[in-house]
Amino acid sequence: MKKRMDALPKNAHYQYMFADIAREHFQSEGLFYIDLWPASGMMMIVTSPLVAAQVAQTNTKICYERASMLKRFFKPIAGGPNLFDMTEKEWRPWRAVFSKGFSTDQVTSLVPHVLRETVVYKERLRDLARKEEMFYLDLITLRFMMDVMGQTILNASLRAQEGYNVLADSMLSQIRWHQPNAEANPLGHVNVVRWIVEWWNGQQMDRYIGRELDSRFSDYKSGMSDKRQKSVIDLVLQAYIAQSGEHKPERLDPEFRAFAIRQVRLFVFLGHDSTSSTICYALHLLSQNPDTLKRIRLEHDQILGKDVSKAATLLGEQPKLLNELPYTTAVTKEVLRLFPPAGSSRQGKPGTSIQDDLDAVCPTDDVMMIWTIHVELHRSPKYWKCPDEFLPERWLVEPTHELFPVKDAWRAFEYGPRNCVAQGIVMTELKIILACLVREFDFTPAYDEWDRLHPTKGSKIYRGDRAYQMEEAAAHPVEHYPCRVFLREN
Ligand code: HEM
Repeated sequence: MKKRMDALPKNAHYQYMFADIAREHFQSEGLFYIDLWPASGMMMIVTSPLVAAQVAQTNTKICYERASMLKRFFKPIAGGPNLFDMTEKEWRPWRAVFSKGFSTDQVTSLVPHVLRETVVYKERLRDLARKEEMFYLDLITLRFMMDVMGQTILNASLRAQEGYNVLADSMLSQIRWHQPNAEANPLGHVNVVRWIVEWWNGQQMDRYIGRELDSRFSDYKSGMSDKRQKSVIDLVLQAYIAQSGEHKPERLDPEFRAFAIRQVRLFVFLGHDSTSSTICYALHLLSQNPDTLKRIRLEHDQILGKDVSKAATLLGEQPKLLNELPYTTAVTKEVLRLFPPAGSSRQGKPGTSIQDDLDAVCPTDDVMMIWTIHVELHRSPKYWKCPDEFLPERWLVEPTHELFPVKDAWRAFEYGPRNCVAQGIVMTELKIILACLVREFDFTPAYDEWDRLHPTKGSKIYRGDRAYQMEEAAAHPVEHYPCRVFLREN
């Protein structure tokens, strides 16, 4: 394993190691076992749509529960048990509660807010274009997404794009300090400085969210809060009040308060991290594919009019126009195919097996984590024509076309009961951001410049791209995507 890790470029995400093993040795089977003892235990690596569908959708003994070793990954982020790592019984009622925050109506109601934050983001990009500086796109985009998510989660703006915000900055710091492959390597926890930083950030986040919860709870008690609000913090409080029946609670039960804080912390993390990475990859892939860039710009001209400065206002007035951007949708799906920011994991169960692509029965009894590696599944030549090429057209062709995707091979948000609860809002946000950005700016990666400033030995390309993924909680473009931005003349 060490030899394989060493063969990867510096900082490359460790999932590539499993992807390479699958590609070289287990393409026909679509899964393999690997024993990571003594670091952790037996893993089952899945890279086939048929196997992934059993794991996440059809095998009801497996599909409801994530690997329990994920708790180690999420502890510093959420502070303890949360919607993501809950067992099936605990998870069911809370999934139903939080799903309301991501309904189609709720997503539509959030569009004006996403647009407002996008305007601030664009102003920041204009400023960087004027300064002609190299900058890290992922770092400013993470702050942008924090602000976008503020409304969805806390029903408030964090204003992280404008400066320091305790919650946003503590979470960002927590992620920077997050131990890579924390779920699989308990020994990495032996780092005293990390412990202290994680503890401090945790305290800061808990205090901030706790204050918000207390103040919203008093609003609910005094009847000042609108019970139709559907941000995560509103939903958790409404569920608490509803479950207490006739006797409305005078104060928040401390145990429930701690539970609610953990759910908000989880959503703050999930809400900003993967989407930021996807925005960076969208702008990167468009910068490398001029014909696609031309075509997406043409679609925006046709649907939103040629006056770029009016796009945000128009979308605010007519959010339904977002449904008339099929090419933009195809671009976002193709970005998520090539650079999925997350994977999917489940816990093996005694007496439960799944079948591989050669019909062999594969027991999951001793499997600590069944891990579907989207990055390999999405690029396997077994399922995709021209797997490493950025071809949004594949999402628009007829089923008889050679580019037409194989069923279930694209799983960026996963399928099944524990799929991504927020995929509707994510797709809407991505379309808004592309519609507001791509006609105004040109981006160019600045890895050459970065490499001159930070010389290191060894390979710097993975599967044809310098902007390969690194692990920083979700998968992000390595070095946070050093780049330059230019204002386009319209
Ligand atoms: C590009 C953006 C995103 C991608 C690609 C993505 C992908 C995923 C994936 C692959 C899973 C695991 C599904 C499984 O194991 O079956 C997941 C779960 C989840 N995601 Fe997302 N996600 C994104 C953004 C978000 C956002 C913005 C939020 C919240 C605001 C969110 C909230 C969640 C939650 C709560 C779960 C756990 C659902 C459950 O266990 O019931 N995600 N996501």
